Amino acid sequence: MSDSSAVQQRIQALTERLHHLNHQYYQLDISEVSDQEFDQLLAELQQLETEYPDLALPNSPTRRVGGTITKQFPTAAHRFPMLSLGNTYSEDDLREFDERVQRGLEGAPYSYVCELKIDGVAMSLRYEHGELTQGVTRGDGTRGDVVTANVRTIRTLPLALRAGLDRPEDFEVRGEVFMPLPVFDELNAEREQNGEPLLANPRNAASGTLKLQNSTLVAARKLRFYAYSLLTPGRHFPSHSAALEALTRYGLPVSDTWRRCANIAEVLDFVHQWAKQRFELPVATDGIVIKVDDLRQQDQLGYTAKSPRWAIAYKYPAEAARTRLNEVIYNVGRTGAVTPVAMLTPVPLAGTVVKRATLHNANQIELLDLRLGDMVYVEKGGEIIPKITGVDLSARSAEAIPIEYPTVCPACSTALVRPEGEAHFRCPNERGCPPQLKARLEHYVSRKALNIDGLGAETVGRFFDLGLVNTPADIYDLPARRTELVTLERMGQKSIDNLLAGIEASKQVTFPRVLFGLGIRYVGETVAQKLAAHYRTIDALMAASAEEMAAVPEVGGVIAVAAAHWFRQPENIEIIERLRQAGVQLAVTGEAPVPASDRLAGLTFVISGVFEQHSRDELQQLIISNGGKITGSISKKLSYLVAGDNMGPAKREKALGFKVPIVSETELMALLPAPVEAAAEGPLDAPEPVVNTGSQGQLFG
Ligand SMILES: NC(=O)c1ccc[n+]([C@@H]2O[C@H](COP(=O)([O-])OP(=O)(O)OC[C@H]3O[C@@H](n4cnc5c(N)ncnc54)[C@H](O)[C@@H]3O)[C@@H](O)[C@H]2O)c1
Ligand SMILES: [Zn+2]
Repeated sequence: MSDSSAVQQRIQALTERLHHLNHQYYQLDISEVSDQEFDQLLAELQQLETEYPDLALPNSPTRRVGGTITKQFPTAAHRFPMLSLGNTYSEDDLREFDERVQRGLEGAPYSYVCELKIDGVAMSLRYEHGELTQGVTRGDGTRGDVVTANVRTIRTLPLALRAGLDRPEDFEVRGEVFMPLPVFDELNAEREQNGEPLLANPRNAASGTLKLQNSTLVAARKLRFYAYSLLTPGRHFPSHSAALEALTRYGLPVSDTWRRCANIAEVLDFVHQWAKQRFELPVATDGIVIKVDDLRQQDQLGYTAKSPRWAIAYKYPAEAARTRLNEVIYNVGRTGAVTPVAMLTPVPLAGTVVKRATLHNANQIELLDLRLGDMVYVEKGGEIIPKITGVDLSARSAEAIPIEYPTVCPACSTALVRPEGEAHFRCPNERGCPPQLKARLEHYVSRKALNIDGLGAETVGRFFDLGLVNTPADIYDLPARRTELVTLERMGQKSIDNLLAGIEASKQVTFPRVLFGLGIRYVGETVAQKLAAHYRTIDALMAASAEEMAAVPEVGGVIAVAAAHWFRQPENIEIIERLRQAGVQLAVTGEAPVPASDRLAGLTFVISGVFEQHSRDELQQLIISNGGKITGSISKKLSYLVAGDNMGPAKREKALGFKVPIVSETELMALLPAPVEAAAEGPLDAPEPVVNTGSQGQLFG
């Protein structure tokens, strides 16, 4: 490229594309392209800017970290900027990095520390006098989102540290917040069951989780943390390795996979060793981070605008394979969502044989312009479910058949619908579509719902195929049909006894699990618990309007509309009546919780914004336990608007318009009876804080 206006255009195009991808990635947790493709675009831009420094744009993505703050949390400035890392996919580049280090240190001896690069979200933690006081995301590198309440839910993270002779009084720990693979798999399985879109990879899942406003939900997601650096204003340690050892002594979780390497040859050995072994870890990794060990030498080498000169990330190329797309089949899920699945000629990839790949939804087929018979690239990078990332167009035959997305349900031929704003087509035939009915039965008997012994997904599926059961209510008619069951193949007396005992026992399963088991769209375990706790009986729940339900903590408008609609369908009302006849639990048993006081009886509250001392959930609980009510919208009947930081101006105006008093968190607390527990906890500055040993020094020990 010699013509400078062509170069200028390319720089412009790359800059815009990279800004867009950064926005998608950091703000929306969406990866439109693989990391490797992103890094190639960035490297191309870097190269052009080096050759034509005059043409570089002032806000180039090569010069600053890609993220920003989210505007949903209070923000805090970083004491030490949180930078990115230079990265490479080539071993030659690692040798060049080593040569640059050698030159920079002018012949002095040096060594490295190698660490696994865990694919999660960077986090800065502040410990003062041994206590965790703040957690801040990287944000734009200068300021980040304060997500302390969410970080505090990470169970292996000590809230108070072991006393240590050399422990600084005020220091910062940096590390990676991540979602372990088993947790990620479980979360996606649950989302699939609830008819929600799947999360692409554990990094996106961790990042999305940290952005949740409700830390109770964050706690349920079981995030983890590994520390990889310790920063103090003064120089506390001679080397990075000494700092890692100190972190371990203080009780912080440090992955014990790091090694000191005497030279670049040992670094390359480490890189090779983990190329395959990393797949055995219960955590997603995308490379190795190599750091000069001596901290004085780090200072000597310094920083570029975006990253340290004393460190580099080696990234493993995403494992990809090329194979043929033979067929696309369409699965119909419990909620009617139609998911295309690509059937491939089996091909080995990253330790397994891949035969199918997800196509997520219709958009993706269009985006890739897929044809049957195409040679496609399949990747299994951070993603657990393999996905098709591209088409080898040079290998496309003239006969390749364009994929026509079905317009009717592959199972029941009902015309598909695609609700606005949704990625999935849906079969609306809730009552008659066989795979939906079958999946609802499987859901009803599943472990987290009614957990019926002797009636697993397979058996209930078989019963469905035989016409023995159609809805959950039919399960309770099975005992009366014992003679019929005996005639079935593979159904001995013993397994029938077992089955009938399981059905009987399921009548003791608590109401929240029954509610979850009904398989109402969006009503997952947590929502079912909240609804059951709030309404206590199915009759009260069925009588509630969508608007009322939406005001229950954690039940948003979308969920409420779906649930209210479900309870209005005659066939569902009939199912519930039959379950009631059978003796299934349709109410919370035991006493209603005793309110802490009735101070707030007759008052209604709207809570909005971010709070300092309590999570929003805690405030809701406090109000409810003192007799108050939470509602969703501001009207002239509202008693108080409880306002935190970052509350939208529209809410404030509306409240002012209706003359609804606006109170702060502190003012709300003043309305409540004084807490009694503070005195019982003993002096606040107890000499030896509680030690949380976590599982430091071990991967998932
Ligand atoms: N696919 C896309 O659309 C897209 C878009 C934007 C960014 N990205 C990816 O994100 C990268 C940029 O992200 P980045 O700036 O966070 O850089 P990076 O992910 O390449 O490296 C820096 C990060 O590594 C993490 N890390 C993990 N283990 C570490 C350890 N032991 N020591 C130090 N850091 C460790 C930290 O979170 C740190 O912030 C790009 O190179 C690209 O791969 C992808
Ligand atoms: Zn159908």
